[in-house]
Amino acid sequence: MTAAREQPLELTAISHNEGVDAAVSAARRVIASLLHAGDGSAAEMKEVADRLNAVADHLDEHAPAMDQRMVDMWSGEGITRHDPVTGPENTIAPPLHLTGKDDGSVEGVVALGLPYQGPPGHVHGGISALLLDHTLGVANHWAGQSGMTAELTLRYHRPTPLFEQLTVTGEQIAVDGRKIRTRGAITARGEVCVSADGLFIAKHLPRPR
Ligand SMILES: CCCCCCCCCC(=O)SCCNC(=O)CCNC(=O)[C@H](O)C(C)(C)COP(=O)(O)OP(=O)(O)OC[C@H]1O[C@@H](n2cnc3c(N)ncnc32)[C@H](O)[C@@H]1OP(=O)(O)O
Repeated sequence: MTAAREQPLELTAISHNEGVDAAVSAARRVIASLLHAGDGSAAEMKEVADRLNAVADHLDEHAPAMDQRMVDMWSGEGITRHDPVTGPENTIAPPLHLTGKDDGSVEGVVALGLPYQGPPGHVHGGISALLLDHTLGVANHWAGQSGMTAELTLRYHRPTPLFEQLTVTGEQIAVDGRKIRTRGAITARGEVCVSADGLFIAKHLPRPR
């Protein structure tokens, strides 16, 4: 499909490198560092666990109540601050940063490290599915008609490498009533590693209020 847009548009929240975003960046480092650490000594790891639990206790003590957090997180920029693929507030997000292109598609570039490993040196297939499900969803948003994933068909063409630049794309193909067809791919070094075809159904769950 084509869309009369002239400039690529940011479709995901930008990390502010301060406040919670900076804390999340630090937490991502902790996750990667723990994976690199090996067993270490029991004493060291006990101390690390105690310190991390103290941080979590501090955050929990000062956080608003969960129902208030649910309301707050769906206001303003909505999902883009906290989703598990692009969100700068979400430690498990790589994060992928997506922009809308003038041909109506969306695209982002990301390199994935050890926390996302499946086969040796390569990305876990479920992580690829996560990236593509979300990217197809954002492509629908960019195209103007979005919905919930009803079917996601993945083809794993070749192993997806860790530590290399991956390009993740999504494009809405067709809308037929409430049925939305969308496709996308993850490529590395110009070769398709994973391709996806999605069926989305136009439906939106109510936001907490
Ligand atoms: C900037 C923001 C970006 C946000 C990006 C976020 C992306 C993330 C996307 C997700 O991960 S969404 C979460 C994962 N998906 C779900 O949890 C969906 C769970 N399933 C449902 O809620 C419902 O089953 C669904 C909304 C998919 C459909 O239920 P409905 O009751 O609304 O639809 P209905 O049963 O009336 O069916 C409507 C049509 O769709 C068809 N259909 C429904 N589900 C289908 C299915 N699974 N496969 C094939 N066709 C399906 C159905 O046959 C029918 O076709 P016809 O109109 O021709 O009769």
